Amino acid sequence: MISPASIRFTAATKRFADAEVVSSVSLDIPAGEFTALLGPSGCGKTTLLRMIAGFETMSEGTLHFGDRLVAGAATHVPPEDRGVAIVFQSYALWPHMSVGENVGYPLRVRGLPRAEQKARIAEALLAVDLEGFEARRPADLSGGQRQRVALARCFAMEPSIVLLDEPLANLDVHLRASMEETFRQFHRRTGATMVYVTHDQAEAMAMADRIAVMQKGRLLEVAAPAELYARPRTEAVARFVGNGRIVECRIAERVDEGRRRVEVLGTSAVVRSTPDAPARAETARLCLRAEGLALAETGGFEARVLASTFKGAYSLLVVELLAAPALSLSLSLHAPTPGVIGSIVRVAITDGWILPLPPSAGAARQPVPVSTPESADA
Ligand SMILES: Nc1ncnc2c1ncn2[C@@H]1O[C@H](COP(=O)(O)OP(=O)(O)OP(=O)(O)O)[C@@H](O)[C@H]1O
Repeated sequence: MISPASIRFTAATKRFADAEVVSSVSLDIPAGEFTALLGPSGCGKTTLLRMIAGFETMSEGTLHFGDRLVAGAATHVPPEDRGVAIVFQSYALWPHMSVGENVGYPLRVRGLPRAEQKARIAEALLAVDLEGFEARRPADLSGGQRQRVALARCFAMEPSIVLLDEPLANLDVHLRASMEETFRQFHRRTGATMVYVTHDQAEAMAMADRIAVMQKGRLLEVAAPAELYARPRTEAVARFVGNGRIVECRIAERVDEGRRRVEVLGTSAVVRSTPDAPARAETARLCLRAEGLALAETGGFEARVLASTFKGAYSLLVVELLAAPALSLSLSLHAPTPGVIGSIVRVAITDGWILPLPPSAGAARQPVPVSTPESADA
C-alpha cells in the first residue's frame, strides 16, 4: 500500500539563466492531501512540480518530504530515490507492451518476484477500474483508458507522492468529467499525497482538497476550493477564480460580523466581508460575480444589454453601466434569457465580497469620499 508523505517547500526559488520563474514559494502539503497547482500558462507551476520530482534543482530554499530533506543548498536527492510517480498528459505508455506489461514494467525493473508482480498489477488495474485489461495493447484503448493505465502503473510503484501534469489536456470534455471521478476515486482508495498541475480552474475545483494559486512565479493563495471561490484574499485570485470583477465601493454600515452595507456603482447593497472589515466610511475593493447580480424592477443601477447567451441551465447576460459604459458586468439568470440586446435593464447586487485589505494597508486606511462609477474597475 501507498504510505503518503507530506511535502514542504520553504522559500523555494528557481532561476533559469537570469529569469526567476519560481520566487520564494513556501507551501505545506499535508500527507494524503490532493492539492492542485493552478495558474495561467508560464506561471511556474510545472517547474514547481518538476522540483518535487527532482527533475529540476532548486536555486534557493529547501524541500522536505516529511522530515526528510530532499532538496536544499547542498542536497539534491535524485528522482529515482524520491518515491515519486508522475502521470503526464502524453500517457508515456510502451506501444509494444500489453497493459499488464506496461503496469508491471517498474516492478520488473526492480526485480520483484513474478507472483508479486502479478498481484500488484491486478490490484493496480482494479484501482482504476480496468480489471481484466491485462492482455490488451495501448492502441486498442480509448484516451481515457490509456490515462487510467498510466495511473495504474504509477499506483503499482507504491509511491509516497503522485504528481499529475495536466493529465486531462488531451481528452475531450466528456472523458474529462469521468476521469476527474477516476482521479478522485484513486485518491480515496490509495490515500496518496497528490499534486495536480492545471490551468483549468473547474478541474482544480472539482477534484482538489486545496488549491494553490500561482501567478508569475509567486504563490498567491492556498485554500479549499469553496473558500477560494467565496472569499478570495487577493484581487488577482478574485479575478482569476470565477472571473470576478473588482469595483471600488464605500462601506456605509456594519450589518453584522460578516456583512457590510456598501455604496457602489450608484446603488446600495449588503455584501460579505471578513469580521475585521472596517465598519464604515472607508473605501474598499468589492468582488462581483455573475451569480451575485440579478435583474430588478426597482433599485439597483441602470445598464444596457450588450450580449445575451443561452447556456442551457442558465443564461448569461453581459451589460454595460449607463453611468460608466466602460464597465461591463456579467449576470447569470436562471430563467431563459429576457435580455434584448440594446435594451435598458436594472441590475441589483445580491451578493459580493469585500476583499480583505493587505496587512500593510491597515496603517494607511483613510476615510474617503463615496466612489463614483468612473473610479471603478473597467
Ligand atoms: N528549462 C528551462 N529553461 C529556461 N526557461 C524555462 C525552462 N523551463 C521553464 N522555463 C520558463 O519558466 C517559466 C515557467 O514555466 P512553467 O512550465 O513552470 O510554467 P507553467 O505554469 O507550467 O506553464 P504551462 O501551463 O504553459 O506549462 C516559463 O516562462 C518558461 O518559459
